Amino acid sequence: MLLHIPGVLTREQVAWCRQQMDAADWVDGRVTAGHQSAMAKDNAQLPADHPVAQRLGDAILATLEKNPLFLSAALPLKVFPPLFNRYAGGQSFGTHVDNAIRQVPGTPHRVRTDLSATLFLTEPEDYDGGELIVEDTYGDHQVKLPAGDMVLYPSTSLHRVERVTRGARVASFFWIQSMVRDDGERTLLFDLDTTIQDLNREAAGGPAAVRLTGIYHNLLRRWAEA
Ligand SMILES: O=C(O)CCC(=O)C(=O)O
Ligand SMILES: [Fe+2]
Repeated sequence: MLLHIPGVLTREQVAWCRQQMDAADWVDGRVTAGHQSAMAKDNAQLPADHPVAQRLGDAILATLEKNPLFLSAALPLKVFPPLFNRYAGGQSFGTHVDNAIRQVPGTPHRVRTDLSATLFLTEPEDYDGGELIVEDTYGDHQVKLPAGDMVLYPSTSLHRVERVTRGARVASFFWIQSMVRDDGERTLLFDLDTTIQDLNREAAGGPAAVRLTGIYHNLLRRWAEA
């Protein structure tokens, strides 16, 4: 499932992030790329241990912990500390698939990448190109969102970022290990949760909503690792 999560950060939070990022020193993005993706990748990144990356990453994780749409769709078990990238002057990231396992720098912890996320930090009118293209069995999906909005997509997908031909595209990107590894099972749970919420709006606490909530939890119990 490819999902648009609006308003992860407010305008003020985006401005706060951009102020600090724009003043920081950036490095070649190939530092965190795997063997294949290093050949396709041409962008800049904040070093993972840069104080700005750590401060902003913590702020993003703190808002995501309270975002009901993210929690329902991702069912997160672990979130990789957010990284930050920038594409300008014709830079792009060719078609690749993200590494399946990522070690959190400076720790023994590993994250299995079930879901990939891009949180946009530049308004779309401020740059040309830079669309994130995610391929799935239905074709190519083109994603270019307002600053503060995020897209979540299965890490199994081939994806790329188109050349940025005007301005600069700044974003945060990271990965999630979900309690439910399988995208099909996770999507069913998300659809069921959304339907139960709709039902609760129409007939709160009715017996059918209670039974469906029971089914949701029994499926989660069957499929989740915690
Ligand atoms: O910049 C993006 O939206 C995606 C970056 C990406 O695909 C990656 O770093 O693996
Ligand atoms: Fe990627």
